[in-house]
Amino acid sequence: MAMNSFFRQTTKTNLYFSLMKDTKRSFSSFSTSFNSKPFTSPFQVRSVTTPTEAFVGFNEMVRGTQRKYFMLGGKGGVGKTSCATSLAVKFANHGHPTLVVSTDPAHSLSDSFDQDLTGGALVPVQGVDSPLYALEINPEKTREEFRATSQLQGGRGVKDFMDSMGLGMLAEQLGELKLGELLDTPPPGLDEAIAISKVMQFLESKDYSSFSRIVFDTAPTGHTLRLLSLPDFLDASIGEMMKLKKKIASATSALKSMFNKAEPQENAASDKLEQLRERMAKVRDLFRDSATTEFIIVTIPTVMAANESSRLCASLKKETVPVRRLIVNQVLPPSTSDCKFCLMRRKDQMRALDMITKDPELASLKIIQAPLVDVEIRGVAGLKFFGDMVWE
Ligand SMILES: Nc1ncnc2c1ncn2[C@@H]1O[C@H](COP(=O)(O)OP(=O)(O)OP(=O)(O)O)[C@@H](O)[C@H]1O
Repeated sequence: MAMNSFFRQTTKTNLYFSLMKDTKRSFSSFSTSFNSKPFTSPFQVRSVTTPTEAFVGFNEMVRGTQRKYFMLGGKGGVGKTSCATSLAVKFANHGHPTLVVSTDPAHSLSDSFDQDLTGGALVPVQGVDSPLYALEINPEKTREEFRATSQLQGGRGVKDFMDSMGLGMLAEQLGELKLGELLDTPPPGLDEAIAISKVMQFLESKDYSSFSRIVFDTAPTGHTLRLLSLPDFLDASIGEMMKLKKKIASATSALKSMFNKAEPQENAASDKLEQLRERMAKVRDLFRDSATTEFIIVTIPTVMAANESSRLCASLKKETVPVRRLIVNQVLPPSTSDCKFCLMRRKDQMRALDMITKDPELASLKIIQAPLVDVEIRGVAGLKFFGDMVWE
């Protein structure tokens, strides 16, 4: 069995196995009390019940073959990748052809799966029941390629590159701007633009049509918010460009018609610009479609992480991105030993958990606790084990 072989591979087999058994048992009883019964700690965690609670278990996430998107995000180092990769493994093991995408410039999919998934292309993950592919979008490398191409081939290379990223129309319309120079001091949101154009390719390319679950391991909070607001920003910019173009067109059309000149290229350009605008609108709508998409916030039980999660949640709600679940990761199970450090740490965590359940932004979310385990969560077997505890 995969789980047993995972344990056999660890050097601390018995210790780990018994700890995980204890962790699982105590965690699940803790989790049950957290979600349905009053909790008796001095830092009491209230039961959290929302109208949607019955519908937000893993059964609901896995149901149906319609494509669904799950974006996991939060503060740096809280366990976003471990949660994203364990969810992807669980989907694949439940029969969903799954794609896990990292838009974090500091990728850790390869480390998490313990397989080489680098290269910016779809790479199959070994050791799962259904097809699971990973894609690490590498904005740094892409930007380098962009710079090299623009230097080698002048403006044409830039245009070709932008075309390949689905942003060719911007290059064409902004032909007067020195894009090569812009890249030396990249404008805020360029990385996100690259990530979004890849997402647009998911939607349109045949290669991606069979994936029924797409899991995003996003960059820490600030990047994520820019990623979400960029389609609106580009939509507005393109709108402005279209307006400007129309003004210029109407000013020159009388003159052109006098000389009976056709303008097929300009019309084609306008069509393409409109196409890009439509694509952006599609991405924006997709991120906000509660039938297909969900943003899951990952946090840890500390005051600092809880505050950042609250701000992230408020921003997501403001952007009308569906958010229903909050994973509180690395929760220490109740200790039966007399380890003072463990007792103090757990007390501290319970305070933060209490704060989370009372937070006006976070209180309405389904709160899922994931235990702190005593080894790094790595490899498909480890992720499967972790996923079975988190995604219930
Ligand atoms: N519940 C847990 N118990 C034990 N270790 C954990 C747990 N969750 C995550 N870790 C470990 O913490 C480290 C960071 O986890 P992970 O890479 O998933 O976080 P992240 O939020 O994606 O980080 P970054 O923001 O740097 O991308 C990893 O070594 C991972 O194995």
